[in-house]
Amino acid sequence: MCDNCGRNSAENHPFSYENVEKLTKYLKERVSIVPQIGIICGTGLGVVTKLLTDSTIFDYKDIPDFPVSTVPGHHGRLLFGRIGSTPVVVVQGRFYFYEGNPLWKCTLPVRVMKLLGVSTLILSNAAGGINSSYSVGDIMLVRDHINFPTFGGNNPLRGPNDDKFGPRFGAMNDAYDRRILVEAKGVVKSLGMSGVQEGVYACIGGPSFETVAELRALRDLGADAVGMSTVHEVVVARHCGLKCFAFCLITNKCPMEYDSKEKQDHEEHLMVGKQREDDLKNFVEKLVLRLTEGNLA
Ligand SMILES: O=P(O)(O)O[C@@H]1C[C@H](O)[C@@H](CO)O1
Ligand code: HPA
Repeated sequence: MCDNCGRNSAENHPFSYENVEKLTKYLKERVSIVPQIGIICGTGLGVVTKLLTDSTIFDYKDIPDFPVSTVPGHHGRLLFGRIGSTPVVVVQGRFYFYEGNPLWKCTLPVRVMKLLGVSTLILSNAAGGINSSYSVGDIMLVRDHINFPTFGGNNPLRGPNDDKFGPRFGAMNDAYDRRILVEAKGVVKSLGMSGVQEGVYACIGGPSFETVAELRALRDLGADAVGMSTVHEVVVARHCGLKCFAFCLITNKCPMEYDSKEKQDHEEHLMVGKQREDDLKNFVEKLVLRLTEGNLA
């Protein structure tokens, strides 16, 4: 039984294929672009929207049955447009578990993107640097993740499975597309970008940041960066067959010592995003171009 709504089957469930299809139909009737690549903007990383030409913008509040964003710095918009000649859809405004949303709701935009025609998802987030060699402003290409909410049973696929989206049990050892990661490294090189890392992202539930003991535990378990999003979106995206690529902007160094001067602060995270805006914009633009040219999207 689904503990979100008490239903025993996927039928009529708020995340049923038919309900997501209905929501998608509303969008399809209002926009002619069929997006190939979906982009989810992390905190302070909305700069990608500036790349769009030929755009149509929907406020979440105007889309029937769509949740609304409550986190400062998140606009709550779905944007359709083109980057170069590639049709894309951009999610500007995430839904978080810590806002009180069930995980199926946090990940609803992923299923909407799937039914809109998207085949590849680019995800971004603001994250704290755990790896001692990372600096504020670094970009970490995600090789893999540790999904802590799922360790405790909080998986977005919990509840009745809708086979139309994907199978009950799914592999996650190939969560992040290797070929896209290689391509992304090529883009970094061609743009001469500095401060770029590759590592493991750990997701915690939030909204409180981590204690020193928690951070040390995360480090010892192999995490290079920590945040509060992305992994549930990747789980749902892989379930419905989307290829995934993710990157983090390291907005702060995590306080690994009790006398550490580092502090985690949402407003500061937004500011770091602003400082690295140009690089991030160029990186995403070039990556989208390469994925399209190389038939990788
Ligand atoms: O959407 P992301 O993962 O970028 O958001 C992070 C986690 C919290 O929502 C917020 C903390 O500043 O940024
Ligand atoms: N911890 C968790 N989430 C975050 C952090 C952090 O240090 N920085 C940005 N998002």
